[in-house]
Amino acid sequence: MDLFENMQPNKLEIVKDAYLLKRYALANEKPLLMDLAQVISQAPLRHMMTKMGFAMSAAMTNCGELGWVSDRQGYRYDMKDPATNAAWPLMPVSFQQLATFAAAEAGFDDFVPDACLINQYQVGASMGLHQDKNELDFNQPIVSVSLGVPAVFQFGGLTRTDKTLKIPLVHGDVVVWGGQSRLNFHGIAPLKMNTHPILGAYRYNLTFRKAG
Ligand SMILES: O=C(O)CCC(=O)C(=O)O
Ligand SMILES: [Fe+2]
Repeated sequence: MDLFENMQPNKLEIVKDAYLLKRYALANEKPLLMDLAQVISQAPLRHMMTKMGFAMSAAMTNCGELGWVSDRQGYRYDMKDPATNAAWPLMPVSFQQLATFAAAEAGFDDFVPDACLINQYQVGASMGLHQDKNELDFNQPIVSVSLGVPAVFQFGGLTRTDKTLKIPLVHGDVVVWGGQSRLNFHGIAPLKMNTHPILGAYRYNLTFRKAG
């Protein structure tokens, strides 16, 4: 047995080029949660509509230069919040640093996100299997931060029907994927009822991307 095998028990390889960094966001938890509340107060969470006319089950908002939006026209990145017609809130330094450091920890150097999508899940809310492919440069990874109540992350392959790994995520966990797994299908199973001591009955997810 290799003596050094488990030197980094908090960094788990999911598949090639995809890593789970257990509790990675907790090192800077306080500023992160304060900044999250600040962003949400400037750009309130809302249930966006899909092209098909259904409201998404996660409530969403954004910060950073570009925000992910969906409406009856479809989905896209936009520099303005359609709810206020103002620019999205600036990406807080605590957010940007977390994303850059987590990406580097997973082997993706110099990641500078220009978009942070904030998803808020309540009990029963989910996100169906999808690929993140609205971004211009697939050489840039995705950094996904879980906060609040636990959830099950589904991580599949390059086709929708590939089997998915079920990965339990708790408060502070960070998933980073890029390289050969950048376009893998992924989703979130319906949220089970639970309470987090700080964030209450919700799960929040921050998805950092270099969109433009
Ligand atoms: O909530 C999550 O963990 C995943 C979110 C996601 O995949 C997305 O917003 O594209
Ligand atoms: Fe996604």
